[in-house]
Amino acid sequence: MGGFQQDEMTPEQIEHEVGLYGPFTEVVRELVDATIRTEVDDDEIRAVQAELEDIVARLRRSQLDGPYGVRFNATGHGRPWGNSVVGLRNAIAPPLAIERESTGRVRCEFHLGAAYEGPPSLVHGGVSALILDQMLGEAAGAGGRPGMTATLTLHYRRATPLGDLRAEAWIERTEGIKTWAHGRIEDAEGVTVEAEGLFILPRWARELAFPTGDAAETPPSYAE
Ligand SMILES: CCCCC/C=C\C/C=C\C/C=C\C/C=C\CCCC(=O)SCCNC(=O)CCNC(=O)[C@H](O)C(C)(C)COP(=O)(O)OP(=O)(O)OC[C@H]1O[C@@H](n2cnc3c(N)ncnc32)[C@H](O)[C@@H]1OP(=O)(O)O
Repeated sequence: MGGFQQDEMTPEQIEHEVGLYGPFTEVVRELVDATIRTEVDDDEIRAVQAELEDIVARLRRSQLDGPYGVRFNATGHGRPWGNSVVGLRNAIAPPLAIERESTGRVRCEFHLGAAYEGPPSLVHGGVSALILDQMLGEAAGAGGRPGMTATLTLHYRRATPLGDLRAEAWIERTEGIKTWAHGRIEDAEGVTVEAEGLFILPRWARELAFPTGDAAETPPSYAE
């Protein structure tokens, strides 16, 4: 599968790019929120639109042919910077800053603003699913049992308010190439959404990890 690319980025270069693209993308997130909530007059909207069209044209002068993918340097440091949940360079991503434990437990605190609304002042159910898919997948990866989502079941216990939230996920059990992970989103009052999912190491990754066709008792190492 394409999209996983190794490159020669040094830690210093990565730090430089984090310092450059992190604040840059944050302004675009602000733009999304401001676009939803602005009440300036019609002429101002048209003037800002014209400026934004110029800005888009400037950025398009030099760009990738396709999406960012996931890049790794020689030390195995992963950069999923286009990812829609955690991507440093993706203004659609909240983004989640996930703490990972090698036991396969992951957690994060995050804020969802106006861009993630479904019912009035509440988080869109698909956004909760997006976040939990990532969290459960991260748990599987952090525990050294990465996989693609094969099934994902959501239980929406209570409406999730926009605002400050937290999420956690963990590996429930594993069996060869299959990892079952569970997780939840909480607001200040407690759990709002629970999820369980099955993550399967896909055939192409199995062939790389187990070229001799041995049983998947030793999983590939996870690098982030
Ligand atoms: C990404 C993993 C690659 C590993 C790379 C290494 C390091 C990367 C690090 C870690 C990742 C870290 C963080 C990730 C964070 C977030 C995760 C986001 C995840 C996503 O957002 S991901 C997008 C949505 N996801 C898809 O787009 C999947 C599309 N789909 C497929 O890619 C295949 O469909 C797949 C892989 C699911 C199976 O493909 P396959 O070729 O391996 O299947 P195969 O036939 O060999 O079956 C083998 C055994 O799985 C059983 N089985 C198969 N499918 C099943 C199903 N759906 N339900 C229940 N059981 C199923 C069979 O019944 C058999 O079981 P048994 O052996 O017991 O009979």
